[in-house]
Amino acid sequence: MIEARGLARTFRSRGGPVEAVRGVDLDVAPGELVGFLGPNGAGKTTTLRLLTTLLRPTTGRATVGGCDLLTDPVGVRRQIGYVAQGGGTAYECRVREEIEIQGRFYGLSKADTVRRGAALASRLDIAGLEHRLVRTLSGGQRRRLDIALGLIHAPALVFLDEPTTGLDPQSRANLWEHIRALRAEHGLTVFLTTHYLDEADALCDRVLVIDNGTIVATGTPDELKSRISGDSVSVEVAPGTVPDAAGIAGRLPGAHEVTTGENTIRFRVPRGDTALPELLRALHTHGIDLRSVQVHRPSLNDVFLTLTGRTLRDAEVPGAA
Ligand SMILES: Nc1ncnc2c1ncn2[C@@H]1O[C@H](COP(=O)(O)OP(=O)(O)OP(=O)(O)O)[C@@H](O)[C@H]1O
Repeated sequence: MIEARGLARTFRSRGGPVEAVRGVDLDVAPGELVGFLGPNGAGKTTTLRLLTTLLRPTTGRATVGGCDLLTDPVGVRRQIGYVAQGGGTAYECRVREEIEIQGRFYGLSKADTVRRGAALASRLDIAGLEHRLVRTLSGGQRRRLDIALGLIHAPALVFLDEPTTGLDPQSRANLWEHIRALRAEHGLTVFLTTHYLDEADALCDRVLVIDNGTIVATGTPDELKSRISGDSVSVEVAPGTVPDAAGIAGRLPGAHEVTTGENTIRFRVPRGDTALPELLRALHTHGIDLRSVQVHRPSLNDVFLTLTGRTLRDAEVPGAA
């Protein structure tokens, strides 16, 4: 659905050129829900604006929905929906008017706009709000209206730029449900940017991590987490049994970094959830009394830290110590 090679964009500014995007390669398959994760200023919005034909790349090429970005930008626009950061609705407009304007903008007939608008409003839980002024909607309702507007022409692919920024946790979780349902029901391909780790983790099939205009990692959230360091397992056993238990832990497939304390053994394995049953069986067979066990799967923040030497939070505050 998206194939980009060497996509780059440099801006001229008073302080000199800014290389916002530096040679991005990416592939998105039809029906995928892909998250573009990175700190503020990483190049997420610029990449999105390149892929939606709102900006011309300085170098590189891409096809979106089979249409070339440079030679067939109109073809690209026909295939896509774009929901910008903060949306594009006018506060003093009524919801119905916004839907009508958007439908007209995409060349839909009035009847098609009404039919499609009603179906999307119902799907996105904003039915019955058609007569309301946009400014009277809650933050979550407004974001859902933004998404309905982005989908009015039934695109195969939708770009969502930070769809849940500014929403409270409950509204964010609710929006994730809607995005998942839209993908499940319509086979929609979704490409979204986020700097929320939990969002990428909970929502996306695959995550592309971008930093300083370059993609530094791609994979499913689980793949990224296990590729970096594996899960850490901490086991508490009866005093005196630590050496035997440490030996057993060290023989588990892929076990490494085994360390011991007075009653504890810590180690890493590629997958804690699959290593655990084998560990429990072996400890039982050797008559070792297990007191507690904890598995910690690294977060996407650990992944970002390993890849860049900074946490996402540090990266978001330029000059932070
Ligand atoms: N029109 C412009 N002129 C000059 N520099 C720009 C312009 N647009 C973006 N930049 C710079 O390019 C870099 C990437 O910006 P971009 O908006 O793509 O980042 P982002 O990852 O989307 O950040 P955020 O999460 O804050 O939206 C930043 O350093 C930004 O200041």
